[in-house]
Amino acid sequence: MKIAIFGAGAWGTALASAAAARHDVTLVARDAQQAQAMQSSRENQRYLAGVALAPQLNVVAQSTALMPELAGSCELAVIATPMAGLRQKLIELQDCPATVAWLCKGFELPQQGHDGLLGHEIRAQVAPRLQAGVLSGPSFALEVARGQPTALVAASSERAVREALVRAFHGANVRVYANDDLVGVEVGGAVKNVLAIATGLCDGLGLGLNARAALITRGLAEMTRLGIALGARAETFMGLSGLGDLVLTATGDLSRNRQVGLALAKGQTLDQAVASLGHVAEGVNSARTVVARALALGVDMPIASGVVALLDGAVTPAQALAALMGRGPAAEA
Ligand SMILES: NC(=O)C1=CN([C@@H]2O[C@H](COP(=O)(O)OP(=O)(O)OC[C@H]3O[C@@H](n4cnc5c(N)ncnc54)[C@H](O)[C@@H]3O)[C@@H](O)[C@H]2O)C=CC1
Ligand SMILES: O=C(CO)COP(=O)(O)O
Repeated sequence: MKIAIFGAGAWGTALASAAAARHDVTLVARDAQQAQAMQSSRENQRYLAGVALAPQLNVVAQSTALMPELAGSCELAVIATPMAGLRQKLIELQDCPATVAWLCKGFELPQQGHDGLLGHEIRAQVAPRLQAGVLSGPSFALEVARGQPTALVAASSERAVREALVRAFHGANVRVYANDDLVGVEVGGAVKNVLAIATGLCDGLGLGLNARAALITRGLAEMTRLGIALGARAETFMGLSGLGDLVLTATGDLSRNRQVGLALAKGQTLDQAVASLGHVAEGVNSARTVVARALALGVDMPIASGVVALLDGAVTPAQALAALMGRGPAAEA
């Protein structure tokens, strides 16, 4: 299968390298110098240091001349940029005959006139003719690049898209499950990042394991409520892209979103916390939209709202905690 992957960050690189043993894979880097360095050193020193790239993987620099040729000749085009780059890539690929999938997890920053959108909503706006979907689930790039066992979810309303993603990435170390609930899979991937910031903060403040378990479980309830209001199925949130990715990201120290929470607990500013990562932390960009969209739908999300107040500098970590714990008793729903 001929696959083009656009975006040579940690996740695009890991997935491209994992698939290159079985498929003809081209990884397209935005930065020409980075592409050249990766092609010669066989490593992505900037985003995935210490892991050797599969010898078969071809790394090229993005160019306007290359785009139509690649998009026209591959069977599967994968967008591996952060959410901030998804709209532009979908516009560039809008007439692509291949199946298109994105890997990003989050809501786009609000655009003029509307709150931020999920990937499938952006696709409906700018590339409605594409056969498209998302690949999500609990998957730290480093572990996938090292060949450690991982399970993913290929989500699309179109069966052909789900099947193409399974064919492309299901292999010895990666299992890919299919799911037709694209909305649910995308909501899970976006909201778990916001909840991982909350859990990092909770652990950084030393609040204990009881508190962490409560945050994860009540966070899952928030995620599920928002998802159902947006048209998702409740059971999707008990799967890999919901509970699975929430547990991974909230508790795994490889998570950049969790690291933001840990850094805020140490007293770093948000700017310091984000700058020291060197990678994207989608929860920082998505949190306000998660809460704005929940509010518009009448969905209560106290944990996500606490994260927003904290990121906005409106409250200290101690005040955010006091606000959560100070609420009255409620039924578990
Ligand atoms: N790293 C991971 O373990 C996983 C990441 N993801 C998701 O995949 C997406 C990408 O994440 P990573 O590869 O980890 O990010 P990263 O921070 O490692 O790399 C980001 C890459 O995107 C490029 N980029 C940044 N802004 C861009 C823009 N506006 N337009 C085009 N390209 C841009 C950068 O040059 C870089 O190559 C995120 O949405 C993330 O949530 C999903 C699963 C696992
Ligand atoms: O999505 C991820 C794992 O599934 C990666 O999470 P972070 O972006 O928090 O590192």
